[in-house]
Amino acid sequence: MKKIHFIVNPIAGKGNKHIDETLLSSYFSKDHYEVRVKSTKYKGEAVVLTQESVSQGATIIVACGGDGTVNEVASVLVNSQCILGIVPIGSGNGLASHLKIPKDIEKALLLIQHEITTRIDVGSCNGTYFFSNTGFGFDAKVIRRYEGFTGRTLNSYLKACVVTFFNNKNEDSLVVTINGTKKYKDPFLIFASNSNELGYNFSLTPKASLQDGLLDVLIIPKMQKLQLVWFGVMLIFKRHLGLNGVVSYQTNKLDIIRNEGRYFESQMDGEYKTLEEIEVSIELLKDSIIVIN
Ligand SMILES: Nc1ncnc2c1ncn2[C@@H]1O[C@H](COP(=O)(O)OP(=O)(O)OP(=O)(O)O)[C@@H](O)[C@H]1O
Repeated sequence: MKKIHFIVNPIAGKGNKHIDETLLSSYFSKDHYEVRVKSTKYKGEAVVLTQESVSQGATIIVACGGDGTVNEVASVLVNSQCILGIVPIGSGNGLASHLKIPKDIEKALLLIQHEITTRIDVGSCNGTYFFSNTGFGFDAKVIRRYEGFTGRTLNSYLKACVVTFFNNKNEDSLVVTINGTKKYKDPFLIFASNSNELGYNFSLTPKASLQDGLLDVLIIPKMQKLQLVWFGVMLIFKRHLGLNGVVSYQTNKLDIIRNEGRYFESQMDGEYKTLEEIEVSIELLKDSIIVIN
């Protein structure tokens, strides 16, 4: 008997998707599967519920939500034999989109039923795992604002981008050194990505792959607002990497040292975090989690 547990975030996306035992019974029969559904009641609870499921002997744990829920569930499964499934019912669903997991719940469940697995790389930022991307600067400020809005929709995200862009004052000047050599004062964005999807079909790092053992790094130094608007336009046409001043490369390790400034504002898989450490070490852990796709 296979134990398959579903960790459902009831507020992911528009909060209107229902995944319960009745729906699941038509995909996972009682003869072959022991199915359990656990719903999260607060931010971070998916970690606790996944740890519990692992100790209960689940061999497949399915994250039902967006990138935040996937991050919480997957973080527990790194370097284990337990398989990660995803039912993308979030707003952006960047990782699921890169893995070509359908947004349609029934199609995603059929995929899990077929259980074709692959190993993917995992990012680590000072020991905290990320699966899609992490960023410092503008994207973190956007997420901070977005998390303050009520709806988790594309409209709220775009509104957060625009408002942050026009209010992007550096109250606390930040100077960073990257890999011990290159120094940036108030960089607009430092972005390290495992996946090529930011969510909503946007991509800052279109060449990124979940299986190449590499992080795709994008650095946008401090620029004039007009140059940044031009960057935004070029991003829509996927031509942003060639712009003057924009630095992009692939690596398996990135070190950022804070020379000035009180903390780093960061986002990891779309969740806002402040990092008070002076040094941030971002690494890529090759093939460290098994996922159904
Ligand atoms: N019951 C709950 N109440 C409030 N927050 C919750 C609850 N359950 C989970 N969360 C938190 O909701 C946040 C958003 O979840 P998630 O990222 O899965 O959805 P999303 O934001 O709609 O999707 P995406 O990140 O793909 O845009 C996560 O930080 C998660 O920890």
